Amino acid sequence: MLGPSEIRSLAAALSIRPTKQWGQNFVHDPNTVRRIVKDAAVPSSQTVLEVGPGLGSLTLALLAAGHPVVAVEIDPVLAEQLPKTVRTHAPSHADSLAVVHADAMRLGREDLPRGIDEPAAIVANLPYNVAVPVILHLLAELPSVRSVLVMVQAEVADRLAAPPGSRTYGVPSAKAAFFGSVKRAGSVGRNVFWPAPNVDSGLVRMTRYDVAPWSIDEDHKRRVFAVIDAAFSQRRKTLRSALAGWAGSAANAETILRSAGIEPSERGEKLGVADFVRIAEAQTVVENPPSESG
Ligand SMILES: C[S@@+](CC[C@H](N)C(=O)[O-])C[C@H]1O[C@@H](n2cnc3c(N)ncnc32)[C@H](O)[C@@H]1O
Repeated sequence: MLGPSEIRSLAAALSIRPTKQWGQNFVHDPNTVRRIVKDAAVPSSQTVLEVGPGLGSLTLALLAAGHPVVAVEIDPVLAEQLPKTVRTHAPSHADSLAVVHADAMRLGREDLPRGIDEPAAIVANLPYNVAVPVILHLLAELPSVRSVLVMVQAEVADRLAAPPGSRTYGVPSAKAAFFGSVKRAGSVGRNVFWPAPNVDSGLVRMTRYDVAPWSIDEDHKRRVFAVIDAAFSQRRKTLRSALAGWAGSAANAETILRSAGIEPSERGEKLGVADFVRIAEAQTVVENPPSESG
């Protein structure tokens, strides 16, 4: 485990000055990393994808729990150092680590290392500025990932896990629910990090649907996400107005909403993801009616 003194001396040896651009706040509290691994509850032989391993505190805990780890790190200095840190602190686990130097926002299945099972879970202390797009991107790209346990900014954790109709419900909540269930899994104070950020953190657990209730292929996802973006672009407006630009006109929006069984005077913040899926599907039918001869 890497405690405060190990984190600082490793950073000093590498001349690392944590950058905000890459959300570099390193956890220096061994209890916090142990808790993240425990809460993730991934069976020990299953591969974990860690986004942004940084100096390696969570990586070492994941390896100690018996997981093969694929670690994706954007910072070239940190990506190069990680195998050395693991060889020093946990030599018996060195063969269970594969480091990919890449931007997680662009990671695809083809970038995963050969010779290691595809990841069954994502466990990460995410870079805060890109946490939501990274999760949504990886859930779409990596079908092998069945669960996610991530630490994110507390406010983002609230938004991701918010149910329809609640104050914090919005685009991230509806898009995350497209892939599965999302729950808050606890809070973490800012003092477990070096440097300490200005905000507290929250843990979020996502569990992919066993059987997805709708297609999650790229084209369907893009159409559903376009409805979600439009519905929340003018949060205070009725869906009839908010979806007017997306549908071409308010009249078209009304036709599509009625055909999806949704009241046009309703607001987007009241709808669940299943409603947004129905609207996207109704648009396809309204705009491409089945031919009468067919
Ligand atoms: C909040 S730190 C977490 C570091 C480490 N996991 C820990 O808990 O101490 C976020 C890490 O993500 C890396 N990172 C930032 N943006 C990234 C991206 N787009 N793809 C992959 N890694 C990224 C940063 O360089 C940093 O190491």
